[in-house]
Amino acid sequence: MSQNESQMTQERITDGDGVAVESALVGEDLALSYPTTEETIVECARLDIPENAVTALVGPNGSGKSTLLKSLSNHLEPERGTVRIHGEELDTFNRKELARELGVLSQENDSLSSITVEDLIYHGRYPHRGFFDSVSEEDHAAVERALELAGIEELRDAELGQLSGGQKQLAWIAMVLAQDTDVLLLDEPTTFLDVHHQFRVLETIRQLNEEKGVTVAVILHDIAQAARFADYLVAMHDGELYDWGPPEEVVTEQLLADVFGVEATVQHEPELQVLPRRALPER
Ligand SMILES: Nc1ncnc2c1ncn2[C@@H]1O[C@H](COP(=O)(O)OP(=O)(O)OP(=O)(O)O)[C@@H](O)[C@H]1O
Repeated sequence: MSQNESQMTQERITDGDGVAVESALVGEDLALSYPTTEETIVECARLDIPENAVTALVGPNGSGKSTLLKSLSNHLEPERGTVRIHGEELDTFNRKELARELGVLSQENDSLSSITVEDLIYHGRYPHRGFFDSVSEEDHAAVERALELAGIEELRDAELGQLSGGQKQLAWIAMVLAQDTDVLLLDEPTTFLDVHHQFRVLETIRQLNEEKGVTVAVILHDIAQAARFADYLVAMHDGELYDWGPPEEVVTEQLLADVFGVEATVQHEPELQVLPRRALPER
């Protein structure tokens, strides 16, 4: 296994260039499994999601990316180990407190169908409201901004059940954006989206990061896209963290062969590019 030589201490890590980076989220000594199965699916000694940066989780199907993200968002209680956000263990937060810290886009968000897009996005404001509070000016402004960022103003009155897969995805993304948190955990936000909307969502994520310092951990399927887009990559393989660090260090021809099973060329000039050529035989 090729582990990055990064030094990891309490809530701070040192990346490959020796630059100290604060971590917004830290997973330590994690073993993750689902209640329905005995098997440990992910084991990870240490995972850092650096503050004010965009980290992409990459890896083949079934490598454990979503499972790891679920543990970071408290949707899956670790069999062993801890997750901390800004130094505090996740299980010291109640649901509403955590929702003020963390916005989460999961893959399992298909249960609502008769709710309108606008009502769904207003739902994203619940962590900021008391039980008896009515909608505030701030709620209204956050919802309008989220509709605009996701580019779905014209869909505000549509019912979720009548939307295409991509339109639904944008509505859920808008809900998470309206939540207005400092940390976003996004499980495949570009799934179902055409290339225009993929770019738009990624540009919005980058804009939130640059303008508001939002910390993002995002699962992306396209390694070439992730390599260009993210500040850091977490590469998962068979339930383990294969490597972590800036894309220029993590993305190698060896990683593409070992982790993704493809023969590919990696170019560093004029910008990092991954050019896959063929699938390698199964090992
Ligand atoms: N709810 C669940 N109950 C039991 N096993 C699960 C559950 N969800 C996922 N798994 C198993 O955990 C393993 C890792 O799945 P996970 O969804 O974390 O992978 P992934 O890297 O996100 O994959 P993909 O890219 O296909 O979404 C798989 O073997 C999968 O079958």
